[in-house]
Amino acid sequence: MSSSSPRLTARYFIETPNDLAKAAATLAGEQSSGTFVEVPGETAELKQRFAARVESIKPLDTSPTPAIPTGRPTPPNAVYRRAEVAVSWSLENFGHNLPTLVSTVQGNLYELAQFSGLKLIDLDFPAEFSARFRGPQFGIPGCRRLTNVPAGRPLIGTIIKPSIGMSPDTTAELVRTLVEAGIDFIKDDELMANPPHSPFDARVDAIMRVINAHADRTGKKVMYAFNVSDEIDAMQRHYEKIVRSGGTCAMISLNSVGLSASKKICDLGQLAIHGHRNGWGMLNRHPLLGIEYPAYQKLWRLAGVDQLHVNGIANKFWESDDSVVRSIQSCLAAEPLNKPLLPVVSSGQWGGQAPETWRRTQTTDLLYMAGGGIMAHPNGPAAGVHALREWWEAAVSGLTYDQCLAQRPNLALSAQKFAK
Ligand SMILES: O=C(O)[C@H](O)COP(=O)(O)O
Ligand SMILES: [Mg+2]
Repeated sequence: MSSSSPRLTARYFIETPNDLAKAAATLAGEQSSGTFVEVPGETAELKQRFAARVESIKPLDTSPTPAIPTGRPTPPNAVYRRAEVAVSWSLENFGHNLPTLVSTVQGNLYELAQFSGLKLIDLDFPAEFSARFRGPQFGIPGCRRLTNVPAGRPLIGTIIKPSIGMSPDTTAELVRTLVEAGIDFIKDDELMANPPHSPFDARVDAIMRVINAHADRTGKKVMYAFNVSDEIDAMQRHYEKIVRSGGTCAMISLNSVGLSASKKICDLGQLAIHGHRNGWGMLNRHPLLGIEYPAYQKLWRLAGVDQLHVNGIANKFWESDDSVVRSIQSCLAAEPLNKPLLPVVSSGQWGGQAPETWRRTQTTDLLYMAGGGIMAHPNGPAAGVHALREWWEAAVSGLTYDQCLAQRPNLALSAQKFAK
């Protein structure tokens, strides 16, 4: 590589009490060859090759108060300036090292006192960088193939609820009800991994007995995402247990497990990987701190995750519908790697959100999941599965929410129970 090496570009939303150009230059310096003071080794030649470059600064609005604490007193009449800035780095700085790339674009810069707000909006990877990563091994076509779900409808899924507390046998009985009702996908909750009351291996044995028997009878193998999240050796053991038992999917709590350990599991390549983003609020909820989903999903796509959570329309959390729609579009976008992720729509879903989800995204390339929205259906979980399927059928036929209820009498019960 040389000074003409391809460059990675990151876009940030920043806020600073200082001059915008000066603040951006501090960010670029601190995250490449510079520090708080000039050091003798930072020669012109070294800088030319390794210094991060401020590519653009687009001034936005101002604020009289800082978005986040700066650790410095607020001067009288302070003005906090906001801007979108683009900064680029040569691939020479980090090679194909994903964690170090993250430390470069998402490391100490969040701690600089010069900023009263900083959010990573998006990343633009040069093809030379992405090409070193395999990315999703199964992706949307692979997940459809494994579950036998043709294009034209979403994969319908659920989360075992109660999340914790049930024995493997009780869980397997619930799985029996769900697979017999025609569900496509089931997963452990992120709170359920390998606790004493439901040891991982015993749970896999009990559940896969049901799923394999159903597959032998009907030809349909329901995808169960067993939560392998743990230390690396244990995750590998759990993974192998799923493979030996005929399972097709492993789930990882991405933010808890971390990028390299998650990639290690993705690299094994035999199971579809369900990426759960619990902890997302900590990374994104503040408008001027953290990371936006378009950048976040690219990192996990490079790591090799196949399915990634996006929240859901009219969800139980804080996130707006606009943000959910944008996340779905990010997963479905071609780049990087020309391998879209399967967006996992989950959080307070019960089917009634299907018409709006369809209207706003015009896609059925979704894993649409309801935990409470299936388990708590007034006629039981099997009826919950049927209702979800029917809501989606009606939504894709172009019916609005009200038309769905008027034309599909079966849907009334779920609306009575769950609509707010
Ligand atoms: O892990 C998840 O996706 C959540 O537990 C969703 O559960 P809910 O459908 O009951 O909101
Ligand atoms: Mg959960």
